[in-house]
Amino acid sequence: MPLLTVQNLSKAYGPHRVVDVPAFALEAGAQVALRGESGSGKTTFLHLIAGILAPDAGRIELAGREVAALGEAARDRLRAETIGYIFQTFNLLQGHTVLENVELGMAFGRGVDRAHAEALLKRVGLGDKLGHYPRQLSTGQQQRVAVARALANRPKLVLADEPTGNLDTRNSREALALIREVCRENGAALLLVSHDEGVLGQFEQVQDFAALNQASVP
Ligand SMILES: Nc1ncnc2c1ncn2[C@@H]1O[C@H](COP(=O)(O)OP(=O)(O)OP(=O)(O)O)[C@@H](O)[C@H]1O
Repeated sequence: MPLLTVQNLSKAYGPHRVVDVPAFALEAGAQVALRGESGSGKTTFLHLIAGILAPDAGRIELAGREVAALGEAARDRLRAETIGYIFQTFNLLQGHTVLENVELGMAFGRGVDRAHAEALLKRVGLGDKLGHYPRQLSTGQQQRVAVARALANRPKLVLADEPTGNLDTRNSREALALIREVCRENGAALLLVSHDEGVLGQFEQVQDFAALNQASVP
C-alpha cells in the first residue's frame, strides 16, 4: 500500500481552480521530484497534503488512514507525526536558537527528544551551532536547520518546496544531496517540488506536475 494516496483533490482561490489532481501516489521510502513552472500550483498541492490548507474536495490517505475521516485533533497529530516540511524560506523562528527550533517542532509531534534533536543537528553539520540564533547563520546553515527540523518527529514523509531555491549552485547541490541522504537514513520518503532542472536532474523519479494537475492555472 502506498504511503500517500491522493484522489480527485481540488482547491480554488476564488474563481480560479489551481489544483485538480485526479490521482497521485507515493510509495514508502520513495524519492520523487515534481517539475512545475512558477505559479503552477505546486506549493498549494504540498500545502494540501500537509494540511496547511484544506481542500475543496478530494481524498488524502496517509499511512493507511483517510485524513478527512479523522477529527481535527487526530488529523493534526497524524500529520505532525507523519510529515516533515522544508519551506523555501525555511520559516525558522528568529527568536529561538537552532536547538530550540528543532525541539519546538517536536513539541507538536512525538514530544521533545533533546538527544535526537542534537543528533540530527550534528548529522547536518551544526553540532557546534546549537545555541546560535538563525540570523547568526549563513543561508546554507539555516537551510540545514530546516532539514533537521523536518526530520525531528521521525516522519515517514518529507515534503520539500524548492528547498534549495535560496542557495547558490554549489550549496544547492550539496544541500540536496544531504536532504536525500538524511531522508534515506531516517526511512522517510521525499516529495520535492521544483522548477530548477539542476535540482530535478539529481532525481531518478521526476514527474511533470502539469501532467498530474488538470487545473488550468490562470
Ligand atoms: N492565498 C492565495 N489566494 C489567491 N491566490 C493564490 C493564493 N495562493 C496562491 N495563489 C495563486 O495560485 C496559483 C498557484 O500558486 P502556488 O503558490 O501553488 O504555485 P507554485 O507552483 O508553488 O509557484 P511558485 O513556484 O512560484 O511558488 C498562483 O496563480 C497564485 O497566484
